[in-house]
Amino acid sequence: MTRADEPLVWQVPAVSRVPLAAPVPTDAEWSGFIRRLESRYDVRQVQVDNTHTKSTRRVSDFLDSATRSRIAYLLPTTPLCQGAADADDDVDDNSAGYVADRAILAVYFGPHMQGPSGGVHGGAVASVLDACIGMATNPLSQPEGYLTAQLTVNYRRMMPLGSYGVAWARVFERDDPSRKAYGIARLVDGQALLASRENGESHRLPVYAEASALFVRRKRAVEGASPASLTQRSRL
Ligand SMILES: CCCCCCCCCCCCCCCC(=O)SCCNC(=O)CCNC(=O)[C@H](O)C(C)(C)COP(=O)(O)OP(=O)(O)OC[C@H]1O[C@@H](n2cnc3c(N)ncnc32)[C@H](O)[C@@H]1OP(=O)(O)O
Repeated sequence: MTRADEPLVWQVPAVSRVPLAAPVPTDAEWSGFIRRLESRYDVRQVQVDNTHTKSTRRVSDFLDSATRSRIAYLLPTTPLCQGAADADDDVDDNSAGYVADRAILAVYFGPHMQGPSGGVHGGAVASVLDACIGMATNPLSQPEGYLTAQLTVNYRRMMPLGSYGVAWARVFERDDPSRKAYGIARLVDGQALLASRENGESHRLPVYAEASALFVRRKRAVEGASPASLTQRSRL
């Protein structure tokens, strides 16, 4: 066997194997966290109905499985309704008339998202920030809607495994003729966020990561792609 044929064995130091000391929150703990977010902020969790795709897979199957379903998309309670764009010339109606220019994504970073020892993988953080801006630009996940064209992530602090994260995103500019939307997102510690809100403290929360993104709306929808539909629209 030549040296080039030898298998490359990477000895991972035992210390980098984080025990499952950060168990995934129970259903009750997780929904309690989401309900607290909903009651402190003017947002409601979005439920996804994929029945028309005849699939049991969820829209964000990748993040859903990575987080063991401890992920929730929340949108402002302001009605997401047809014609809402008429009231605000600065907001594009995204072709189908549903608008949202901000979104919140709550996620539990459990042991399955480990990157560096004890910390969350940077790719997982980037995915969360991207999905959050995506939700703000394309809340119905429409195939003719906006897609990520560029994403820049600034990692400011290592997100510890076992954290509740809250990302919020805002689309700050839409340029309809060129089909572009620019958005930003920030990731903070969810428990610290709720505590500071509930204690009425106004100090700035540490930001773990922030992203800026360019989303572009395709000229044509990809054939065969089906949009997800939001259920409980009346709640939004
Ligand atoms: C548990 C409960 C679940 C609930 C759940 C609910 C929903 C949950 C939502 C999740 C939300 C996830 C959201 C993830 C978002 C993705 O991950 S999207 C996937 C990753 N991105 C992609 O796959 C995009 C791939 N790229 C493409 O499809 C195309 O290249 C693009 C980006 C759409 C552009 O398409 P195009 O129509 O050919 O655009 P084109 O006419 O060439 O350009 C238009 C303009 O944009 C500019 N542009 C285009 N591309 C670029 C670029 N890359 N860089 C710079 N400028 C560009 C052009 O220069 C042009 O500018 P102007 O000349 O008009 O000034």
